[in-house]
Amino acid sequence: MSYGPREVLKGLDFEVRRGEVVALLGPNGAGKTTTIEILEGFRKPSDGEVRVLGESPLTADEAWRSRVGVVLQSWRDHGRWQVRELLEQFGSYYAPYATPDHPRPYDTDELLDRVGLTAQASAKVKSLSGGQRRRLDVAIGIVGRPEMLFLDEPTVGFDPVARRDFHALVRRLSDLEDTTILLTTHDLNEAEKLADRILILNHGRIVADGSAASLAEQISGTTEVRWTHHGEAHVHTTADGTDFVRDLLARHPDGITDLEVRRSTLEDTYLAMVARHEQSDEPREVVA
Ligand SMILES: Nc1ncnc2c1ncn2[C@@H]1O[C@H](COP(=O)(O)OP(=O)(O)OP(=O)(O)O)[C@@H](O)[C@H]1O
Repeated sequence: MSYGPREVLKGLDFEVRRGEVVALLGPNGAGKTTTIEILEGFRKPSDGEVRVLGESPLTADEAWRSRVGVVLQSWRDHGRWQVRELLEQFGSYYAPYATPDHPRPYDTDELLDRVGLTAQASAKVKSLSGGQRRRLDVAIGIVGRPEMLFLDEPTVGFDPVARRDFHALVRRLSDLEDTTILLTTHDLNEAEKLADRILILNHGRIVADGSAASLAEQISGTTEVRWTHHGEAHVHTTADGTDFVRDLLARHPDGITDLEVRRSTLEDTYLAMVARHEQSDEPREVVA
């Protein structure tokens, strides 16, 4: 994908399986939104092939669109509508595409409850707080009970309770409704909690692809062990924390204190990956 002469996505190639929750991570400007917009059919790629639910998003019809849910990074309109009214209006567009095994749209009361907007059902959209507005964006994204859901930074502005509720909602959509979900986020904890698989994008290339645990093992591959012995603090980084601790305890039978074993987090992995690929713009081996 190029914007004018500038190539912003370079040889991007990935597949997402049905029911998978995939988090697209990467620094500002890495190309996450561009990727999502191409998959949604809102942006025409300069080259290459894209299939979503078996069809090209650019030429797919409304029946295809009824199976896809979208939460954009931001939008600003519909301020005078009431929350319930707006959801019912959007929901009505999906009704013609309902089937006996896939009723659409979502029941409005159930949806309001799921996104935590029951108390705001009669409020005007313009009177909602930023976080409530974002919840409404999520509700609009899922009102048609999509099979494929795109979420671009869905939890920006969420308070901790809203965030926890949103995570439960995503798990529910994935586990109970088999919804395939592709989301972008800058919250690495969120990615670690939600995603079956993580794609890290940097300068328009995929630089890592795998579960949070497998990426942590393969990229940093380290466990940090801290302890105190005779009042002196020590720290050691090792590939195998269990073996190291076993030896450590055997070597110091008189006892060590303050033992702490910390495995690499997704944040360590992410920072290591991005730093590694920050040096050059050339393609490198993808860690998978
Ligand atoms: N409409 C546009 N015209 C020209 N360049 C654009 C356009 N949209 C995005 N870009 C450029 O493409 C690159 C990728 O942008 P994109 O918005 O996809 O990144 P992102 O990973 O989603 O970033 P963020 O985390 O900040 O949302 C950036 O360098 C950006 O400046």
